[in-house]
Amino acid sequence: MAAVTPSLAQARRLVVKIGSALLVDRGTGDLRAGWLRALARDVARLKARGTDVVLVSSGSIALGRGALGLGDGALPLERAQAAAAVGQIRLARAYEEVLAPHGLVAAQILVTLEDSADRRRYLNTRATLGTLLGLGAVPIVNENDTVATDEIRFGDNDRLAAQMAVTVGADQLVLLSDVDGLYTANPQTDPDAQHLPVIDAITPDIAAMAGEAASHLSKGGMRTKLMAARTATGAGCAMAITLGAGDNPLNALENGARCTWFLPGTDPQAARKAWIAAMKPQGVLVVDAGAARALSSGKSLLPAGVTGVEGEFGRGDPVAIIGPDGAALGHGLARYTGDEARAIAGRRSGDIEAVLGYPGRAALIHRDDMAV
Ligand SMILES: Nc1ncnc2c1ncn2[C@@H]1O[C@H](COP(=O)(O)OP(=O)(O)O)[C@@H](O)[C@H]1O
Ligand SMILES: N[C@@H](CCC(=O)OP(=O)(O)O)C(=O)O
Repeated sequence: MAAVTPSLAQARRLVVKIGSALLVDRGTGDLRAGWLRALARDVARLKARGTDVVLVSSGSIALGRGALGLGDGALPLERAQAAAAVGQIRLARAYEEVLAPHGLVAAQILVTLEDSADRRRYLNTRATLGTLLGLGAVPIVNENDTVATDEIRFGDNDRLAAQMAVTVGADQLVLLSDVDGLYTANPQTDPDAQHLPVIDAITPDIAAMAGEAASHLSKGGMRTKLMAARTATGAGCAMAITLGAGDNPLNALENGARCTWFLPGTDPQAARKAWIAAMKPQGVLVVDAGAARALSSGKSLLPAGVTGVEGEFGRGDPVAIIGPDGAALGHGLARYTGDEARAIAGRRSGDIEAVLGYPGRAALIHRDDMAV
Protein backbone atom coordinates (compact mmCIF):
# COMPACT_ATOMS: atom_id res chain seq x y z
CA MET A 1 0.00 0.00 0.00
CA ALA A 2 1.48 3.37 -1.03
CA ALA A 3 1.72 5.74 1.92
CA VAL A 4 -0.03 9.09 1.51
CA THR A 5 2.20 12.15 1.92
CA PRO A 6 0.89 14.19 4.86
CA SER A 7 -0.55 17.66 4.39
CA LEU A 8 -0.61 20.45 6.97
CA ALA A 9 -4.27 20.89 6.04
CA GLN A 10 -4.98 17.58 7.80
CA ALA A 11 -2.95 18.20 10.97
CA ARG A 12 -4.93 17.77 14.19
CA ARG A 13 -2.08 18.62 16.54
CA LEU A 14 1.03 20.27 15.13
CA VAL A 15 4.42 21.00 16.70
CA VAL A 16 6.62 23.57 14.92
CA LYS A 17 10.32 24.02 15.68
CA ILE A 18 11.72 27.52 15.19
CA GLY A 19 15.50 27.91 15.40
CA SER A 20 17.46 30.92 16.65
CA ALA A 21 18.70 31.80 13.15
CA LEU A 22 15.12 32.41 11.95
CA LEU A 23 14.11 34.54 14.91
CA VAL A 24 17.15 36.68 15.51
CA ASP A 25 19.17 38.73 13.04
CA ARG A 26 22.70 37.44 13.36
CA GLY A 27 24.26 40.80 12.51
CA THR A 28 22.32 43.08 14.88
CA GLY A 29 21.15 40.53 17.49
CA ASP A 30 17.62 41.97 17.10
CA LEU A 31 14.40 40.00 16.87
CA ARG A 32 13.15 39.55 13.28
CA ALA A 33 9.82 41.08 14.26
CA GLY A 34 8.25 41.15 10.79
CA TRP A 35 8.99 37.47 10.24
CA LEU A 36 7.53 36.58 13.63
CA ARG A 37 4.37 38.59 12.97
CA ALA A 38 3.91 36.69 9.70
CA LEU A 39 4.44 33.37 11.49
CA ALA A 40 1.76 34.38 14.01
CA ARG A 41 -0.65 34.85 11.06
CA ASP A 42 0.15 31.28 9.94
CA VAL A 43 -0.50 29.99 13.46
CA ALA A 44 -3.77 31.95 13.75
CA ARG A 45 -4.99 30.46 10.47
CA LEU A 46 -4.21 26.92 11.67
CA LYS A 47 -5.86 27.54 15.05
CA ALA A 48 -8.94 29.01 13.39
CA ARG A 49 -9.61 25.74 11.61
CA GLY A 50 -9.15 23.70 14.76
CA THR A 51 -5.51 22.56 14.64
CA ASP A 52 -3.75 22.55 18.02
CA VAL A 53 -0.36 24.27 17.68
CA VAL A 54 2.71 23.98 19.93
CA LEU A 55 5.76 26.12 19.09
CA VAL A 56 9.21 24.94 20.15
CA SER A 57 11.34 28.04 19.90
CA SER A 58 14.98 28.74 20.60
CA GLY A 59 16.39 32.25 20.54
CA SER A 60 16.82 32.98 24.22
CA ILE A 61 20.63 32.93 24.12
CA ALA A 62 20.74 34.96 20.91
CA LEU A 63 18.35 37.56 22.38
CA GLY A 64 20.02 37.70 25.79
CA ARG A 65 23.67 37.93 24.84
CA GLY A 66 23.41 41.49 23.49
CA ALA A 67 21.73 42.77 26.66
CA LEU A 68 24.58 41.35 28.74
CA GLY A 69 27.28 42.63 26.36
CA LEU A 70 28.56 39.11 25.64
CA GLY A 71 29.47 39.73 21.98
CA ASP A 72 28.68 37.25 19.20
CA GLY A 73 31.38 34.59 19.72
CA ALA A 74 30.98 31.11 21.20
CA LEU A 75 29.95 31.18 24.89
CA PRO A 76 30.92 28.81 27.72
CA LEU A 77 27.87 26.96 29.12
CA GLU A 78 27.44 29.16 32.20
CA ARG A 79 27.43 32.35 30.10
CA ALA A 80 25.05 30.81 27.59
CA GLN A 81 22.77 29.93 30.54
CA ALA A 82 23.00 33.51 31.83
CA ALA A 83 22.18 34.89 28.38
CA ALA A 84 19.22 32.48 28.10
CA ALA A 85 17.80 33.72 31.42
CA VAL A 86 17.79 37.27 30.07
CA GLY A 87 16.66 36.39 26.56
CA GLN A 88 13.84 34.03 27.53
CA ILE A 89 11.79 36.93 28.97
CA ARG A 90 12.10 38.78 25.67
CA LEU A 91 11.38 35.66 23.65
CA ALA A 92 8.18 34.83 25.54
CA ARG A 93 7.01 38.44 25.39
CA ALA A 94 7.65 38.58 21.64
CA TYR A 95 5.35 35.58 21.11
CA GLU A 96 2.74 37.03 23.44
CA GLU A 97 2.77 40.29 21.50
CA VAL A 98 2.47 38.76 18.03
CA LEU A 99 -0.24 36.24 19.02
CA ALA A 100 -2.43 38.65 21.03
CA PRO A 101 -3.78 40.59 18.01
CA HIS A 102 -5.21 37.26 16.78
CA GLY A 103 -6.94 36.67 20.11
CA LEU A 104 -4.43 33.92 20.98
CA VAL A 105 -2.87 33.45 24.42
CA ALA A 106 0.78 32.36 24.66
CA ALA A 107 1.97 30.01 27.44
CA GLN A 108 5.60 29.40 28.42
CA ILE A 109 6.88 25.85 28.97
CA LEU A 110 10.53 25.24 29.96
CA VAL A 111 11.77 21.63 30.09
CA THR A 112 14.95 19.56 30.24
CA LEU A 113 15.81 16.08 29.03
CA GLU A 114 15.33 14.79 32.59
CA ASP A 115 11.73 15.97 32.57
CA SER A 116 10.86 13.70 29.67
CA ALA A 117 12.90 10.74 30.93
CA ASP A 118 11.04 10.72 34.26
CA ARG A 119 7.58 9.21 33.74
CA ARG A 120 5.81 11.30 36.37
CA ARG A 121 7.24 14.58 35.12
CA TYR A 122 6.49 13.52 31.56
CA LEU A 123 2.87 12.79 32.48
CA ASN A 124 2.57 16.11 34.34
CA THR A 125 3.99 17.99 31.34
CA ARG A 126 1.58 16.11 29.08
CA ALA A 127 -1.38 16.95 31.32
CA THR A 128 -0.51 20.67 31.49
CA LEU A 129 0.09 20.93 27.75
CA GLY A 130 -3.17 19.07 27.10
CA THR A 131 -5.05 21.48 29.38
CA LEU A 132 -3.47 24.52 27.71
CA LEU A 133 -4.38 23.23 24.24
CA GLY A 134 -7.89 22.45 25.44
CA LEU A 135 -8.18 26.08 26.58
CA GLY A 136 -7.05 27.30 23.14
CA ALA A 137 -3.62 28.60 24.25
CA VAL A 138 -0.42 28.33 22.19
CA PRO A 139 2.37 26.73 24.27
CA ILE A 140 5.83 28.16 23.52
CA VAL A 141 8.43 25.57 24.56
CA ASN A 142 12.17 25.96 25.11
CA GLU A 143 14.84 24.19 27.10
CA ASN A 144 15.15 25.26 30.74
CA ASP A 145 18.71 26.47 30.23
CA THR A 146 19.17 27.57 33.87
CA VAL A 147 19.05 24.05 35.25
CA ALA A 148 20.20 22.13 32.17
CA THR A 149 23.81 21.05 32.49
CA ASP A 150 25.45 19.01 29.73
CA GLU A 151 24.17 15.66 31.04
CA ILE A 152 20.54 16.77 31.16
CA ARG A 153 20.46 18.98 28.07
CA PHE A 154 18.69 18.34 24.83
CA GLY A 155 21.31 20.79 23.54
CA ASP A 156 19.44 21.49 20.33
CA ASN A 157 15.77 22.10 19.79
CA ASP A 158 15.34 19.51 17.01
CA ARG A 159 15.27 16.71 19.58
CA LEU A 160 13.36 18.82 22.09
CA ALA A 161 10.69 19.42 19.42
CA ALA A 162 10.43 15.70 18.64
CA GLN A 163 10.11 14.89 22.34
CA MET A 164 7.34 17.50 22.67
CA ALA A 165 5.56 16.00 19.66
CA VAL A 166 5.59 12.63 21.45
CA THR A 167 4.52 14.19 24.76
CA VAL A 168 1.45 15.94 23.31
CA GLY A 169 0.58 13.09 20.91
CA ALA A 170 1.06 15.34 17.85
CA ASP A 171 0.33 13.87 14.43
CA GLN A 172 2.68 16.31 12.64
CA LEU A 173 6.01 17.97 13.45
CA VAL A 174 7.54 20.65 11.23
CA LEU A 175 11.17 21.70 11.57
CA LEU A 176 11.64 25.15 10.06
CA SER A 177 15.23 25.07 8.87
CA ASP A 178 17.80 26.80 6.68
CA VAL A 179 17.45 23.97 4.15
CA ASP A 180 14.33 22.74 2.32
CA GLY A 181 14.77 19.11 3.28
CA LEU A 182 17.07 16.13 3.23
CA TYR A 183 19.41 15.68 0.25
CA THR A 184 21.49 12.70 -0.80
CA ALA A 185 24.51 14.71 0.43
CA ASN A 186 25.10 18.13 1.98
CA PRO A 187 23.81 20.52 -0.73
CA GLN A 188 26.13 23.28 0.48
CA THR A 189 29.21 21.30 -0.44
CA ASP A 190 27.98 18.83 -3.09
CA PRO A 191 26.45 20.36 -6.27
CA ASP A 192 25.14 16.91 -7.30
CA ALA A 193 23.11 16.43 -4.12
CA GLN A 194 19.52 15.37 -4.90
CA HIS A 195 16.49 16.45 -2.87
CA LEU A 196 14.45 13.64 -1.25
CA PRO A 197 10.74 14.52 -0.90
CA VAL A 198 9.55 11.49 1.12
CA ILE A 199 11.37 9.13 3.48
CA ASP A 200 9.36 6.14 4.64
CA ALA A 201 12.14 4.41 6.59
CA ILE A 202 15.37 5.75 8.08
CA THR A 203 17.74 3.15 6.67
CA PRO A 204 21.54 3.15 7.17
CA ASP A 205 21.81 4.69 3.66
CA ILE A 206 19.62 7.62 4.71
CA ALA A 207 21.62 8.06 7.92
CA ALA A 208 24.82 8.18 5.88
CA MET A 209 23.37 10.95 3.68
CA ALA A 210 22.86 13.09 6.75
CA GLY A 211 26.49 12.55 7.71
CA GLU A 212 25.54 10.52 10.78
CA ALA A 213 28.49 8.23 10.44
CA ALA A 214 30.92 10.99 9.50
CA SER A 215 32.14 12.44 12.76
CA HIS A 216 30.92 12.62 16.32
CA LEU A 217 32.38 16.13 16.43
CA SER A 218 29.98 17.61 13.87
CA LYS A 219 27.03 19.19 15.65
CA GLY A 220 23.46 19.94 14.62
CA GLY A 221 22.90 19.89 10.89
CA MET A 222 20.97 16.92 9.58
CA ARG A 223 22.13 14.53 12.28
CA THR A 224 19.90 15.93 15.01
CA LYS A 225 17.06 16.25 12.51
CA LEU A 226 17.30 12.53 11.74
CA MET A 227 17.34 11.75 15.46
CA ALA A 228 14.19 13.89 15.76
CA ALA A 229 12.64 12.02 12.82
CA ARG A 230 13.29 8.66 14.50
CA THR A 231 11.68 9.82 17.75
CA ALA A 232 8.68 11.41 16.04
CA THR A 233 7.89 8.70 13.48
CA GLY A 234 8.41 5.97 16.10
CA ALA A 235 5.59 7.60 18.07
CA GLY A 236 3.29 7.85 15.07
CA CYS A 237 4.03 11.49 14.18
CA ALA A 238 4.93 12.57 10.62
CA MET A 239 7.83 15.03 10.41
CA ALA A 240 8.68 17.63 7.76
CA ILE A 241 11.85 19.63 7.19
CA THR A 242 11.20 22.83 5.24
CA LEU A 243 12.71 26.24 4.67
CA GLY A 244 11.79 28.71 7.39
CA ALA A 245 13.45 31.97 6.42
CA GLY A 246 10.75 33.38 4.10
CA ASP A 247 7.57 34.96 5.45
CA ASN A 248 4.65 32.61 6.25
CA PRO A 249 6.63 29.34 6.00
CA LEU A 250 3.73 27.20 7.29
CA ASN A 251 1.39 28.63 4.69
CA ALA A 252 4.07 28.01 2.08
CA LEU A 253 4.44 24.38 3.19
CA GLU A 254 0.70 23.85 2.95
CA ASN A 255 0.74 25.33 -0.55
CA GLY A 256 3.36 22.90 -1.77
CA ALA A 257 6.73 24.44 -0.86
CA ARG A 258 9.55 21.94 -1.22
CA CYS A 259 10.19 19.83 1.86
CA THR A 260 11.05 16.33 3.05
CA TRP A 261 8.34 14.33 4.84
CA PHE A 262 9.35 11.46 7.14
CA LEU A 263 6.43 9.05 7.33
CA PRO A 264 5.33 7.28 10.53
CA GLY A 265 4.52 3.57 10.49
CA THR A 266 1.63 3.98 12.90
CA ASP A 267 -0.55 6.70 14.47
CA PRO A 268 0.13 8.51 17.78
CA GLN A 269 -2.63 6.72 19.73
CA ALA A 270 -1.58 3.24 18.62
CA ALA A 271 2.08 4.05 19.36
CA ARG A 272 1.19 5.25 22.87
CA LYS A 273 -0.90 2.17 23.58
CA ALA A 274 1.96 -0.06 22.42
CA TRP A 275 4.32 1.88 24.74
CA ILE A 276 2.01 1.36 27.73
CA ALA A 277 1.38 -2.30 26.88
CA ALA A 278 5.13 -3.00 26.78
CA MET A 279 5.77 -1.70 30.33
CA LYS A 280 6.34 -4.08 33.21
CA PRO A 281 3.43 -3.67 35.67
CA GLN A 282 4.33 -2.57 39.20
CA GLY A 283 0.99 -3.62 40.68
CA VAL A 284 -2.45 -5.08 39.97
CA LEU A 285 -5.96 -3.62 40.02
CA VAL A 286 -8.82 -6.15 40.17
CA VAL A 287 -12.06 -4.76 38.73
CA ASP A 288 -15.72 -5.84 38.85
CA ALA A 289 -17.84 -6.90 35.86
CA GLY A 290 -19.32 -3.43 35.35
CA ALA A 291 -15.86 -1.82 35.21
CA ALA A 292 -14.64 -4.54 32.81
CA ARG A 293 -17.52 -3.67 30.45
CA ALA A 294 -16.77 0.06 30.77
CA LEU A 295 -13.10 -0.51 29.89
CA SER A 296 -13.94 -2.58 26.83
CA SER A 297 -16.11 0.28 25.57
CA GLY A 298 -13.20 2.72 25.92
CA LYS A 299 -14.05 4.37 29.26
CA SER A 300 -11.69 5.38 32.09
CA LEU A 301 -11.36 3.17 35.17
CA LEU A 302 -13.10 4.78 38.17
CA PRO A 303 -12.26 3.75 41.75
CA ALA A 304 -15.87 2.57 42.23
CA GLY A 305 -15.25 -0.45 39.96
CA VAL A 306 -12.05 -1.58 41.69
CA THR A 307 -12.41 -4.52 44.10
CA GLY A 308 -8.75 -5.20 44.88
CA VAL A 309 -5.32 -3.51 44.74
CA GLU A 310 -2.01 -5.39 44.91
CA GLY A 311 1.54 -4.07 45.05
CA GLU A 312 3.39 -0.89 45.90
CA PHE A 313 3.33 1.53 42.99
CA GLY A 314 3.70 5.26 42.51
CA ARG A 315 1.62 7.73 40.54
CA GLY A 316 2.27 7.28 36.84
CA ASP A 317 3.48 3.69 37.28
CA PRO A 318 2.14 0.93 35.02
CA VAL A 319 -0.31 -1.54 36.57
CA ALA A 320 -2.06 -4.64 35.24
CA ILE A 321 -5.87 -4.69 35.17
CA ILE A 322 -7.54 -8.03 36.02
CA GLY A 323 -11.23 -8.88 35.57
CA PRO A 324 -13.49 -10.53 38.22
CA ASP A 325 -12.78 -13.95 36.68
CA GLY A 326 -8.99 -13.40 36.82
CA ALA A 327 -8.67 -12.61 33.09
CA ALA A 328 -6.00 -10.06 32.12
CA LEU A 329 -7.83 -7.04 30.68
CA GLY A 330 -4.89 -4.76 29.92
CA HIS A 331 -2.36 -2.28 31.28
CA GLY A 332 -2.63 1.32 32.38
CA LEU A 333 -0.77 4.13 34.14
CA ALA A 334 -2.13 4.65 37.65
CA ARG A 335 -3.08 8.17 38.70
CA TYR A 336 -2.79 7.22 42.38
CA THR A 337 -0.20 5.36 44.46
CA GLY A 338 -0.89 1.79 45.61
CA ASP A 339 -1.81 3.01 49.11
CA GLU A 340 -4.13 5.70 47.77
CA ALA A 341 -5.73 3.20 45.38
CA ARG A 342 -6.41 0.79 48.29
CA ALA A 343 -8.06 3.64 50.23
CA ILE A 344 -10.37 4.76 47.40
CA ALA A 345 -11.11 1.33 45.84
CA GLY A 346 -14.89 0.75 45.70
CA ARG A 347 -15.64 4.40 46.51
CA ARG A 348 -17.41 6.97 44.34
CA SER A 349 -15.17 9.59 42.72
CA GLY A 350 -17.04 12.27 44.68
CA ASP A 351 -15.80 10.68 47.93
CA ILE A 352 -12.09 10.81 47.01
CA GLU A 353 -11.39 14.10 48.75
CA ALA A 354 -13.13 12.98 51.97
CA VAL A 355 -11.26 9.64 52.00
CA LEU A 356 -7.78 10.95 51.15
CA GLY A 357 -8.01 14.37 52.76
CA TYR A 358 -7.08 16.09 49.50
CA PRO A 359 -8.75 16.39 46.11
CA GLY A 360 -7.64 14.05 43.31
CA ARG A 361 -8.47 13.05 39.77
CA ALA A 362 -11.81 11.31 39.17
CA ALA A 363 -10.31 8.29 37.35
CA LEU A 364 -7.83 5.81 38.77
CA ILE A 365 -6.64 5.15 35.22
CA HIS A 366 -7.58 7.59 32.47
CA ARG A 367 -8.68 6.04 29.17
CA ASP A 368 -5.78 7.79 27.34
CA ASP A 369 -3.34 5.99 29.65
CA MET A 370 -4.73 2.50 29.06
CA ALA A 371 -4.00 -0.33 26.65
CA VAL A 372 -6.94 -2.74 26.85
N1 LIG B 1 22.11 15.42 3.47
C1 LIG B 1 21.87 16.69 3.81
N2 LIG B 1 20.75 17.31 3.35
C2 LIG B 1 20.49 18.58 3.69
N3 LIG B 1 21.27 19.33 4.48
C3 LIG B 1 22.39 18.78 4.98
C4 LIG B 1 22.74 17.44 4.67
N4 LIG B 1 23.90 17.14 5.30
C5 LIG B 1 24.26 18.24 5.98
N5 LIG B 1 23.37 19.25 5.79
C6 LIG B 1 23.49 20.59 6.40
O1 LIG B 1 22.54 20.73 7.44
C7 LIG B 1 22.11 22.09 7.46
C8 LIG B 1 20.84 22.21 8.27
O2 LIG B 1 21.18 22.09 9.63
P1 LIG B 1 21.25 23.35 10.62
O3 LIG B 1 21.98 24.46 9.96
O4 LIG B 1 21.69 22.88 11.94
O5 LIG B 1 19.71 23.70 10.63
P2 LIG B 1 18.85 24.63 11.58
O6 LIG B 1 19.68 25.80 11.99
O7 LIG B 1 17.74 24.97 10.67
O8 LIG B 1 18.46 23.75 12.71
C9 LIG B 1 21.99 22.43 6.00
O9 LIG B 1 22.00 23.81 5.76
C10 LIG B 1 23.18 21.71 5.40
O10 LIG B 1 24.32 22.55 5.40
N1 LIG C 1 17.65 26.84 24.22
C1 LIG C 1 18.69 27.67 23.62
C2 LIG C 1 19.49 27.00 22.52
C3 LIG C 1 18.73 26.04 21.60
C4 LIG C 1 19.30 25.97 20.19
O1 LIG C 1 20.30 26.57 19.86
O2 LIG C 1 18.56 25.22 19.31
P1 LIG C 1 18.71 25.24 17.69
O3 LIG C 1 18.20 26.56 17.20
O4 LIG C 1 17.85 24.09 17.31
O5 LIG C 1 20.15 24.98 17.34
C5 LIG C 1 18.11 29.01 23.16
O6 LIG C 1 16.94 29.25 23.21
O7 LIG C 1 18.89 29.86 22.76
